[in-house]
Formats: sequence, C-alpha cells, structure tokens
Amino acid sequence: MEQNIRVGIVSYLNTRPLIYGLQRLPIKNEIELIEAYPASLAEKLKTGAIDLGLVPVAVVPQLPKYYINGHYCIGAVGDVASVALFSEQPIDQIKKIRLDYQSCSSVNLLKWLVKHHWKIEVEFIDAKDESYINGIKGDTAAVIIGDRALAQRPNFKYIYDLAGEWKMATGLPFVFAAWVSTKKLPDDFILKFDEANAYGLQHIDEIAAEHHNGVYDLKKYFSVNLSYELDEDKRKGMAKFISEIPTIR
Ligand SMILES: C=C(O[C@@H]1C=C(C(=O)O)C=C[C@H]1O)C(=O)O
Repeated sequence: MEQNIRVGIVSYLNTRPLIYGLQRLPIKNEIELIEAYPASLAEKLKTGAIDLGLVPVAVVPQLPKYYINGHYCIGAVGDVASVALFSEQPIDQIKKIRLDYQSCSSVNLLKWLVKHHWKIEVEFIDAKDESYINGIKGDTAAVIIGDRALAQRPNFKYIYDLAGEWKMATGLPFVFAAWVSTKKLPDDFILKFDEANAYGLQHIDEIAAEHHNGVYDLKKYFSVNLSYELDEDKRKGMAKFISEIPTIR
C-alpha cells in the first residue's frame, strides 16, 4: 500500500470541527494526522515532514511553490476571541509587546495593526516559552493565540481582538490558516478531504458538547467567532494580508 498522506493539524480547539470528519469517515485510512502548534506546522511543511497542513497563511510567501486546497480555513469575519493583544493598559499606553512563539499569522497581523491601524511606537519581544504570559504587566502587553488565549480572557482589562481590528481597518475577514501543500495532491483526494471538513461543520453541536471546558462557549466559538468557509471575501482578505506582509518586516 502507498504511504498515507501526512496531514498537519493545529493542536487547538479551533481545528476540532475540521478534523471531526477526517477522524471518522473512510478517508481516515488514507491519512496520518500530525498535531502541532501553528509555527511548528509551518516548519514541518517547509522541511517535508507533512504533505498537507493547516498552515499559517503568513508563511505562504516563504514557500517556493504552494497550493491552497479545498474550501475551508481557520478564519473570522469579526471578533475571533482566541487571537488577541492582552494588556493591563489601553493601546496608546503600551510600550512593549511580547509575541507568541506558537504563532506566525497573528504575530504578523499584530505588527501590521501596530504600523497601519493603531500607528503606535512599540518594542517587539519574541517569546520563547509559556512564561511570557506572566510578563503582561504595566506597559508590556502580549499576543496570545489558541486555547491559551481563551483561558486568559477573564484575566485582563484590555483585550484587542486581532481579527476584529483587521475587519475595522480593512472591511475584510481574516484568514489565519488554510490547507496548504507544496506539491499538487490528487484531485479525488482533495475532494474527499473537503467533504470530510464539511461533515464536521454539520456536527458543531456535538463537537462543542464533547470539548466543553467551562472556559468559553464553544458553540459560539465554532459558529460565530470562527468562520471556516474559504469564500470570496476570505480569499480577498487573505490576498490583502499576504500582499501586505513585505511592508511589516
Ligand atoms: C484563530 C486562531 O488562529 C490561528 C492562528 C495562527 C497563527 O497565528 O499563525 C495559525 C493557525 C490558527 O490556529 C487561533 O489560534 O486561535
């Protein structure tokens, strides 16, 4: 038998609806799911450790060749809830921003917002491990993504939702990650893969109940905050963001 297609998936709750069908439908016998945080998935795609992955769109310009597969993504048309700048002080008083080591897209989005939307002068500090979250004090804020961001929501006075801010600035939705490959995958495989993604989106109530954690309303998270269809507007938002990346390095 041919080797299974290695599929990189984000190790956060946001991905549960997209993988629900991949774990249950017959396609599960053709794939191997490899879970990691987004920045690590980007590395895995670059080094060939995965064939297809839910990879941060911010790394797409670094790939010699790429394909955006299927019709689903991790996106938002307004506040996403799990990607934010957390602070004790309002935006105009922030002097330093610690950047989540698990992120690629959100860190670049934050830098774009700092330069083009908030227009503030700040120092960026790359975080190396989870301890950076304890450093959010006074005029030092931090970007946090994923489940850890949902968990921190009750702890900070100021929460700037990065997808919501992007929407205010551009009028467009934001795409954090899409199903990216560096080689063309068979059309019949992508069709089945896409159908498996759709299957999960038809089972949001079960998935929300299964992962219920008392931290955040997951039904709202999966159906209002996150928006998984890679439609025309999301493609426009994604193209705009990718075209802006050279202006923020
Ligand atoms: C909405 C989210 O989107 C994510 C953020 C990413 C990034 O910043 O690179 C990549 C994938 C997604 O997991 C989240 O993590 O909460």
